[in-house]
Amino acid sequence: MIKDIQILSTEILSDNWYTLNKVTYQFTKPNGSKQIQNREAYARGNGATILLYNLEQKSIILTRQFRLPTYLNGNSSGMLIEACAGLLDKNNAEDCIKRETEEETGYKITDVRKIFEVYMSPGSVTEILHFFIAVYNKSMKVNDGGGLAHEEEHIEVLELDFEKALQMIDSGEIKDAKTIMLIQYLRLKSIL
Ligand SMILES: Nc1nc2c(ncn2[C@@H]2O[C@H](COP(=O)(O)OP(=O)(O)O[C@H]3O[C@H](CO)[C@@H](O)[C@H](O)[C@@H]3O)[C@@H](O)[C@H]2O)c(=O)[nH]1
Ligand SMILES: [Mg+2]
Repeated sequence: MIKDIQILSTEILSDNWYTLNKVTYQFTKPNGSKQIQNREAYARGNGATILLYNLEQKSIILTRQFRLPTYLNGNSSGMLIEACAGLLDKNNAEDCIKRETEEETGYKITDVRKIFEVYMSPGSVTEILHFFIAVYNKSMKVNDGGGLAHEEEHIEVLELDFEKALQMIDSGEIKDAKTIMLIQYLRLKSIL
């Protein structure tokens, strides 16, 4: 195991929307000698994601939106089916995900359960993502969702049969890591 990590310098390569840093650091190798390395790390804050599920209907709520990076890498429509998710602001993750859920899906939820925190791309992105699940039902629907107009979000809300969603992982129609983890969590814990 390497130890004694010391950051020597941080160079900002881009800070247009989020920040891409080139970080130079020194550490001690297992044999006791020192080494200097540099790596790029994209800092875009932390995030939260949530899977809404309905026990009676055995259904879940997902979203579909255009994701440019996927369009640039093999997803010909660029449209991606995902669990609701958003970047954290200064509020805590729980408050953020409740607000994000209302904005993106139109459901106003009160009780959420945190299940884990995950580094989604540890070799290149600093972000840690907070994972939640919550029950939804029709009475919680307060608007159409779709995201914020002023942020130019165009988000479709999907209500899917849970078994169908599981099949969509096998068929490749669902290809987003956080979404697959959340769907599998519900099955693994026998929640749905
Ligand atoms: N102008 C501009 N807008 C941007 C840029 N990058 C992102 N945005 C906008 O910033 C908003 C961010 O929306 P959120 O709902 O808060 O975040 P998200 O993009 O859904 O991200 C969530 O999912 C990601 C993917 O799993 C997660 O990485 C992230 O933590 C979060 O949970 C969106 O309107 C998005 O278009 C950019 O480079 N330029
Ligand atoms: Mg979002």
